[in-house]
Amino acid sequence: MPAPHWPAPTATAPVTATVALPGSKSVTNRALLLAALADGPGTVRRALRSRDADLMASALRALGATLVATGETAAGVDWRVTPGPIRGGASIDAGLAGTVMRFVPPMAALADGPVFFDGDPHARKRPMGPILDALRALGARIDNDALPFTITGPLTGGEVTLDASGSSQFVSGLLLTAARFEKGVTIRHVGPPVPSQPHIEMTVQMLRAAGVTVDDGERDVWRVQPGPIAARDMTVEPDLSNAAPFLAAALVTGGTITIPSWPVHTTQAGDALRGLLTAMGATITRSPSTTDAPHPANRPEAHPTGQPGAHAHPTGRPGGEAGPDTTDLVVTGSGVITGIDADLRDVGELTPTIAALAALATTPSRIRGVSHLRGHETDRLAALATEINRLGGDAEETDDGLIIRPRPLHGGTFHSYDDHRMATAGAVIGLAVPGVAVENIATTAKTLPEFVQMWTAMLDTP
Ligand SMILES: O=C(O)C1=C[C@@H](OP(=O)(O)O)[C@@H](O)[C@H](O)C1
Ligand SMILES: C=C(OP(=O)(O)O)C(=O)O
Repeated sequence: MPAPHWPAPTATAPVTATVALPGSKSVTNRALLLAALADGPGTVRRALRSRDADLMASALRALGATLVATGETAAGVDWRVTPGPIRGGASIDAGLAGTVMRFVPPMAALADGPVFFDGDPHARKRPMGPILDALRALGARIDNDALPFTITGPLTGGEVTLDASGSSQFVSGLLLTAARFEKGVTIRHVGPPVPSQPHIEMTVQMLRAAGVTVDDGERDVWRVQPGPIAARDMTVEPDLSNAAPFLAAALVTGGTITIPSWPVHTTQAGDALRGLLTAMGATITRSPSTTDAPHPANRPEAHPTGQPGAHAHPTGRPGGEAGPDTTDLVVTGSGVITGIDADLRDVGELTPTIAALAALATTPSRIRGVSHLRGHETDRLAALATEINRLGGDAEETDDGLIIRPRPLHGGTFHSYDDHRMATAGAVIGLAVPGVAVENIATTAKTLPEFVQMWTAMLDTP
């Protein structure tokens, strides 16, 4: 029986709270995969525990890696990862995780036998063609153009051309394993612009931190030299994209939200919230990190390099990985939200929160550059327009985004479409609109299983 809809709490006063966020999904799933491909045992600290991260851990185990949790706190889990020979015969569940369905197949193509992939019903609709064609061009055999499929190596690598306008994950997926291909890889993108450039930058920086030679000097071309991927000891940054609904609460209620341990330098898309929320009327300041328990990366023992095969990054701080330079991010709203005209191509995963704020704004908004969101957890452009309009709003889909005009909203059901960020967008609207019930709030477990507790605690903070 489906769980009852979640009555989204309405704020009765400005919220003032400190919200500590668990680790980044994007960093966690890259770090685990790189650790499983490395030249020795390594450690991933403060990794996210969520459905997507658990699916990645299970996939890597199925392919022969050993993952042992050596410690777990509210901030995340510390994984000791020991690579093994890459095993065929595995069956991988990608769930609805883009990072599993696009990042793991290139590794599976190095296995000693066929590997089967499937996922949630909607996962079968998410675009896979360009990365599967690329893997074919590099030597693998694959029996379908979307999930479910079986991939059979060997794969030698080499040069490949693909259209990555549908998802940056096609490029990141190939890059992450490429150093283990006999010939490395040269990827050339041809087509409309590749979205989510910061996520590709995150991939490149994490590879370089593991000693891999990556040349991204030519636009839309990436070259990875074959060679070892160094085992490391690294710490995952907090998930800045998951900060979005909490920071939005400051704008909606005219309150103040503080996020501890916000990295000063990062490749996470969520860092763009600083500019976007300022444009929508927030005041943002940074103050020395005082509110958080000391972050492991801030302690001297954070980067032990004593184990054989373990390497610390020379600066200890490649983008995406927690380092010593963090501050508290303090966001204060005035209670009045200004509409925005923004190209979100590089930070598409922030769209549901920005659209929720736009639906509560006093002036119109236009969101551009995000046609690729039709291939996300759901068609997010259609879903956002439908759900905002269901509550009485005025949202219109365009070819590449949304136009949202001010109109008073009323209560009703806000459907999540099994999309974690739709569910949290419903929660944001519910802060201002009494009677909003979010269908399937549990889908937030994709990247933030503690969402409801954290939201309630935020509202309960005196
Ligand atoms: O590489 C990653 O970790 C991600 C890349 C982006 O994908 P798209 O380029 O498909 O939008 C982003 O939206 C997704 O949430 C995570
Ligand atoms: C698009 C997203 O996820 P995925 O990694 O499944 O593509 C997202 O988290 O917004």
